[in-house]
Amino acid sequence: MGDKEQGHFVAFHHVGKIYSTGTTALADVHFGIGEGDFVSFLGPSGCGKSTALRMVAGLEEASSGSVLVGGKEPKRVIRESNDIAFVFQEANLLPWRTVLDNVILPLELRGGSMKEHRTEAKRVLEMVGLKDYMKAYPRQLSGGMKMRVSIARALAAKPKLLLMDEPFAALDEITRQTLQMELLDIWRREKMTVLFVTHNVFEAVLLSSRIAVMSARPGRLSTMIDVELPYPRTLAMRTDRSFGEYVDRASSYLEHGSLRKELG
Ligand SMILES: Nc1ncnc2c1ncn2[C@@H]1O[C@H](COP(=O)(O)OP(=O)(O)OP(=O)(O)O)[C@@H](O)[C@H]1O
Repeated sequence: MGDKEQGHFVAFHHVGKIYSTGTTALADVHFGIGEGDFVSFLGPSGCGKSTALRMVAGLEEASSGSVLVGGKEPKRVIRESNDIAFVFQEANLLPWRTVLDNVILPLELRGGSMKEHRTEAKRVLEMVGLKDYMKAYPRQLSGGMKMRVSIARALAAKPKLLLMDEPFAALDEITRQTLQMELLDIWRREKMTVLFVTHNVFEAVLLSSRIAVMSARPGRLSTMIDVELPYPRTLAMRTDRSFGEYVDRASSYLEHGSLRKELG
């Protein structure tokens, strides 16, 4: 399909979204994302970041234009494959199931060999550092550990596209930093495409290969910033001059919808 041929794994084609309440959440959002990118949606509260992400997950329909994943409608991708996985701000674990059984659940619902599911669930739990907590119940875990389970559950299906809606927003700073680094490690190892919603400029620059900066009322794409800092990224990079320049650039678009003259 057209957008795939142009190298766009996820394509927003002049997307508009008006909710039934009359709220215009998105207006003419048009851009493409390559396979393997780590892209953040960065923008103020209410600019439509979650709406945009939910469209890629097939949870929301565009009012105009279209969103395609691999050239197909997201709903169809979800129906036909495990290629898209979603991690929300809340871990949403089932309290009566162990950590291992929470991770297995989506695989179980799709059928197939339980033995293979168990092996895969153990692999991803090990990857997120929860090898010793497989038999624990959610109530026995900290917020950061619950989020790790949620990420493991999403990874278990080996998705090509991982959608994350402010996954670290509710965590303390130290836990957030640890999980940010772990996520980058997993992204590089599993070679997925990640779409990540945040309103934190530092988080966006630290993690992303590209940042889609959005503006509010109605939600529009202000600019797309290519973050050409090398991977693997480290927390120490935050004091580098080039890191600061990307933060300034993204902040300028966030605050003014354009680049301040002195940054040009
Ligand atoms: N189901 C819905 N029905 C009606 N309006 C909605 C719905 N979901 C979101 N909106 C509205 O659409 C706009 C965009 O919301 P959205 O949640 O996508 O923004 P956001 O950038 O993710 O915000 P935040 O960072 O605060 O989560 C807001 O004005 C919101 O009130």
